[in-house]
Parts: sequence; structure tokens; C-alpha cells
Amino acid sequence: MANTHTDREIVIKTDNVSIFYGAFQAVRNVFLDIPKNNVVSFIGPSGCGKSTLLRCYNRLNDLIPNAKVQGEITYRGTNLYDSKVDPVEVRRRIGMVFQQPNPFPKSIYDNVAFGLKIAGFTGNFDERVEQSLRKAALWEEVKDKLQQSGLSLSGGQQQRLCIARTIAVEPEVILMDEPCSALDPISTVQIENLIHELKDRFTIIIVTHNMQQAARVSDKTAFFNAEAGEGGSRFGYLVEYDDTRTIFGSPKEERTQEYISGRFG
Ligand SMILES: Nc1ncnc2c1ncn2[C@@H]1O[C@H](COP(=O)(O)OP(=O)(O)OP(=O)(O)O)[C@@H](O)[C@H]1O
Repeated sequence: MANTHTDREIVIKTDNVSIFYGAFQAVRNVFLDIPKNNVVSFIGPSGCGKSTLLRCYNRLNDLIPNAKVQGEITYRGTNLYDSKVDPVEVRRRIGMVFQQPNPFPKSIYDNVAFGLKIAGFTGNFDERVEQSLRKAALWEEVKDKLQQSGLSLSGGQQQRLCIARTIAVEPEVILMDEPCSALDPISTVQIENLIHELKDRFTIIIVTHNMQQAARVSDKTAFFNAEAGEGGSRFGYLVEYDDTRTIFGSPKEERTQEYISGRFG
């Protein structure tokens, strides 16, 4: 039977990628393709390199001294690490939402408009700000107070504001690094519902510690683990990557089964 997920167009290819911090190898030999309009979860025990790999997809590791990427990451056929590629343009197309909501100390309106200005947007700002806040399921709550500080919002609203800010510049991919871990359960459900709606327009990669969340929101799940290598230091590697229902229902690897059933990690 045809697999609808893997038959989809591939947006990002991860081809034998290893990532180092100085001499320390944090991630080893990862192969992993991200299909268009899928939600892909990265799960695994602490320190297995989920965030490290995620940050490579929009070259945020460039900002970490000593970080080095080996192998090839291609976005729509272009090597993201080619010397001709502009990391600022990469980050416009591949946006990021962080664990702690981090609005700018500016008005709600300006939080969304700011990135547009930087990106050189010359269209109708009011319209784009409203659209972005609507897509982030925040408009109804803030439409009468757009000039109030973004910091006056609740944590869950701040996170949706950060999502609005990210989608305003119309990226194709959104990276989310534990986007709900600082939020209460109701805000978490709102963000999970939002992720469902956003996948019609965006491709989403989400790092999460919450396995139920991975099972609820994602089409595909990548399970990573960490193991001691030569010299005793621990490196992260991809154990198994498949449709989420397979990973949580009938994984091929024993390590995955142990992890999802709570026997380690
Ligand atoms: N800036 C850095 N400099 C040096 N080592 C780092 C840096 N960031 C992460 N590491 C190391 O790389 C390894 C992978 O870390 P990473 O944060 O990617 O794992 P993770 O799976 O996302 O963990 P967690 O689930 O705890 O967030 C760890 O051993 C970590 O200590």
C-alpha cells in the first residue's frame, strides 16, 4: 500500500549529518527527510541532540562558537551550508519558535510588524499583522489592544504571538523547540490545535519531551537516543523514524519500544 506521508514532496533532506561542539560529537550520522505539510516530532532522552539538530535546519548553530556541521542538509535541493547561502534568508524561510515565549518589549502590533520591516516587506502592514494574528489563533483576544505591550499577555498568548511573528514573514517551515513546556495545560491544547491548523500551510518540526504530545500532533516521529562512544562521551543518534502511528504502535527497534513504554529515559 502506498504510504501517503513518505510519498509527499521532501522539503528538507538530512544526509549523513554529524554535529560537533569543538571535539565533542553531539549528533552522529543522521539521515532523515522532512515531507511537505507534515508535522514531524523529535523525541528522545535528554542530551540526545534533538535541539542541536533542529537548530541546524535554520543555521542557528552558526551563532554557537565551535559548532560544526558535517554531511549535508538540503532545503529544496540547495545545500543550506553552501557559502553562497545567506543565513538571514534561510531563517526567513525556516522560522523558529522557542521553549520560552520571547516577545520583544514592544506592542503586540509591533511584535508582528517588526520582522516584516526587517524582511523588507512593502505591502499592507495592518492587513498582514491581522492575518498573522488570525492564523496564530490570537486575533480575537488582542484585536482591541494591539498597542499594549506583548509582555502584558499570558504565557500561552505570548507563545501564540511568537508564532504570529514567525508566520508573518511567510516561512515554509516552522521549527518548534519544546514550544509548550513553559505553558499550562489549556495553553498547551491551544498550541496543539494551532499546530494542526498550521500544517495546511507550513511544514513543522517540533522537539518535545511529551510523548503524548508527539502522538497527538505529528504525522511522523523521529526517536533519538544517546550512547557512550569511544572515550566515554555520549553522542546522539537517530534510532528510528517512521509514521507516528508505527512508532507508537509497532516500532521496529526494541530501544524505541522501551522508550515509548517508559522503560528508560
Ligand atoms: N552550545 C553547546 N556547547 C557545547 N555542547 C553543547 C551545546 N549545546 C548542547 N551541547 C551538548 O550537546 C548534546 C546534545 O544537546 P541537545 O541540547 O541538542 O540535546 P537535546 O536532546 O535537545 O536535550 P534536551 O532534551 O535536554 O533539551 C548534549 O551533550 C549537550 O550537553
